[in-house]
Amino acid sequence: MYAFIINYKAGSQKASSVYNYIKERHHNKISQHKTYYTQYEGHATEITKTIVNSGEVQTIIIIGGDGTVYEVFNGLKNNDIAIGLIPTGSGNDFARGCGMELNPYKQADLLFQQPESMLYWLGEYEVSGNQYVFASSIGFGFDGEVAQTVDQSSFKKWLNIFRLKQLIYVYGLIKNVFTYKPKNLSLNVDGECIKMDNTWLITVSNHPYFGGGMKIAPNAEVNDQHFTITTVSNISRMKILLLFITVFFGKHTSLKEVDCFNGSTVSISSDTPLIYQADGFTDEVDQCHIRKHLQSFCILK
Ligand SMILES: Nc1ncnc2c1ncn2[C@@H]1O[C@H](COP(=O)(O)OP(=O)(O)OP(=O)(O)O)[C@@H](O)[C@H]1O
Repeated sequence: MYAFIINYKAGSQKASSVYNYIKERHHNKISQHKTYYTQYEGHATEITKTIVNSGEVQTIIIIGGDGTVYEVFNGLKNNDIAIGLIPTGSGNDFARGCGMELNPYKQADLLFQQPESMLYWLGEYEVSGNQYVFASSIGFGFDGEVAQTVDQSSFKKWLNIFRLKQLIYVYGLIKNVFTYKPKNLSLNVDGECIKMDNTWLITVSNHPYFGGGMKIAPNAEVNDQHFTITTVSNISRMKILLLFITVFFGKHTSLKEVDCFNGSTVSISSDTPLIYQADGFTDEVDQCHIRKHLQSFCILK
């Protein structure tokens, strides 16, 4: 049986319309299904746990953005329920990273007419003794501060309404670029300690995209072995703006201040609280341990 988890507040606000479209066009494929609407932050995690406990559902179809995907995976833990996504968020980086169709109506047709499956490996991270997973990326420093600005911004809703959703990240970037204080951090990758002074960002990626289509880790590939880690340090404020223009094409990696490498276990520690984002969810840490999630998930696209 299918279960739909629908976030009608996500970015493009098309979730309800897409769900109605599916009920009309593909009713024969979903004759038996359950529907859950998310009502508040964290609700998709609770819904997913209920679905898992019921033991009745083989496939969860998410209609929402990256935040909803993050919440669902954090409720799924080690389960073999397949996940389908119809991207209706502002950023939709998980859908991009999996090579999905970004038009939600076309994606709905593909999912119910000719679904393809792929295996996907999440990242696992631990903060203050609690374990979580992320689907796309976890980022520390500037990345986290921009995501926090985006999350808290009242502009987001308006830019979504006027279909200018990409601009919200540009707004977050410009707002933080003149105020961000570069951090002195300790990074440990697969047992090797790296002292990182004047650091702007450290991003650990499962696929190339973050921030709504920016190719932060252009060579990252979905795999069970390693993450792609991108660091930016000792860079001027003007050059960071240049970086965020070139990052859309993945050309920022040629800048000498940018480093890109692979690793499977990553620890980050900071003397001062550090803002991070995991699939857009933001919080503060002083220490974080990250490793590849061993179980693969079946993604339908
Ligand atoms: N009914 C609701 N009212 C308010 N917030 C909600 C509701 N349902 C879910 N949420 C919250 O909305 C947040 C944003 O959802 P989501 O990330 O799917 O959309 P988005 O931010 O537009 O997309 P993206 O992350 O791809 O940019 C989630 O963190 C979720 O907790």
